[in-house]
Amino acid sequence: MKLPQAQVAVLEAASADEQRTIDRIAEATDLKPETATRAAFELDDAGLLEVTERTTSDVELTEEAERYVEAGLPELRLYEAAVEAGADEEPVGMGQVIGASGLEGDAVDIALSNYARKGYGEIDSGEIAADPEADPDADDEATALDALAEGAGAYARETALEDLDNRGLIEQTETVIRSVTLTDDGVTELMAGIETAETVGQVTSEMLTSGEWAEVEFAEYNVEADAERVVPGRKHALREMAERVTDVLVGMGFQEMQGPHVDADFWINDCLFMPQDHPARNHWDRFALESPEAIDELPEDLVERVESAHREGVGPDGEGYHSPWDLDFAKALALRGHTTSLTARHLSGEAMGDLEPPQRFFSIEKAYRNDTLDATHLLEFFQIEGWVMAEDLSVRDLMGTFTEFYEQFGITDIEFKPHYNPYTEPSFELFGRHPETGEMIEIGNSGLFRPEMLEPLGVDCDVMAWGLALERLFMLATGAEDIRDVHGTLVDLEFLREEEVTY
Ligand SMILES: N[C@@H](Cc1ccccc1)C(=O)O
Repeated sequence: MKLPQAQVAVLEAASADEQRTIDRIAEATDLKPETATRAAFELDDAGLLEVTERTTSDVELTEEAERYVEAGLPELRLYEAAVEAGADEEPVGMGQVIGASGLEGDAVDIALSNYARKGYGEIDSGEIAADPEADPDADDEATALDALAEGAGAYARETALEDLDNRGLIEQTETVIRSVTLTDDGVTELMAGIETAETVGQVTSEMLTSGEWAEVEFAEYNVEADAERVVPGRKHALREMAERVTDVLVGMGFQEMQGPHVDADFWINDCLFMPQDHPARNHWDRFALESPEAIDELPEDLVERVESAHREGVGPDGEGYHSPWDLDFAKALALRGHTTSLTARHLSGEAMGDLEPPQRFFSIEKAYRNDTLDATHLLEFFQIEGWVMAEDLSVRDLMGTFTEFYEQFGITDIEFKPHYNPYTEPSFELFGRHPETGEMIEIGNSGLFRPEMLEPLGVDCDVMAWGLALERLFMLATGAEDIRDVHGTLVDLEFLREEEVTY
């Protein structure tokens, strides 16, 4: 039998009746550990060697812990000083005890918080008491620290290790240790004698020019061998989803809108015929701006028409809200709670001048809401805003557009539920079935804009519009169950590394 040099070396260094670690094999053969590992796995594949793996956890003391091993845990030093000062009989002034303990700086706070936590005594209004029953010699954490310092960590209590870990006094790491043993086949082949195959690992430019490449034997690649995992940077899965949605909407004839994240309430709400006393407009739900608090100018004519729609409605039988409408309120700045502010800016002509039907616009931008955080809500989300302006639009156009859109992502189980928005009539909420939980989850809101909104903006044809949540689409398309795994501070990195957006 002929084998590459590294494999021969590993085979010869292995034993049939004793497990030897790869590190030991590497040392004995003078091979790099990764070369020895690769050879070992190749031999394992060939049935000549068996590779076994076990995981060990290793505990190391941090620098802070090393100091405590020398000087004692701060809370124990505090206890000693307290007992010395007679605090086991009656409470003693804190300053006196701390002074006597020799503790300084951060160590004082550390001592105080752990003292109370571990029941060494009460600390109350500047006085410290020491529990006469407490036994610092039996302190679990101190015992575990000493054991670790002496290399006898195996004897440390699990709970004590947990406490030390929480205090940042130890670092626990896991390592995989691989060992090899010869198999019967390996022994047989070794006894029969194994030749070293002169193989070449890499083609060089010299080999190419000399023509030697045609003569040599190349080492085979084992593409299934265990290799170190490389985790390079990648585009965030949600960003990939947004780009995919952009492609789909552009393919459906939509143009992209742009506009400010911080905007006047006028564009976010008033232009949408949202009454100023609407619950969503109270100070609790808005992320108001402190500085600047408000915009200076708004288009005067438009303000007049919007105000009049709010007060009196539009048309001969118009009904307004009969509630106050205040210009200062309209000028106040806030983070937009939906991207329908961009729609309002575009429909009014403010963004791109007056638009003639037909028109189709969209945006995939952040919107901000003071929601309670849970599996489906964060304080911000990406809204897929869209609208179509045309002479004659109906609910069927709206539904058809959604069906076509969601189909592109393999989502066919969607439902429409009648809804209410001050700015659309009729209005529909959209639901889609979650592939993992089987539940119908809300994925968007939509409708046909009311004349009370369109007339002041100067639009005299139909406009249908919607706001869909990119995150919800992502959940339906990928099966993700908790949005906090995807963005925010608690993301599931493993999920983000592995998840592919492929449609
Ligand atoms: N602004 C709505 C979405 C929507 C946009 C346009 C028309 C109808 C509904 C929301 O945030 O829920």
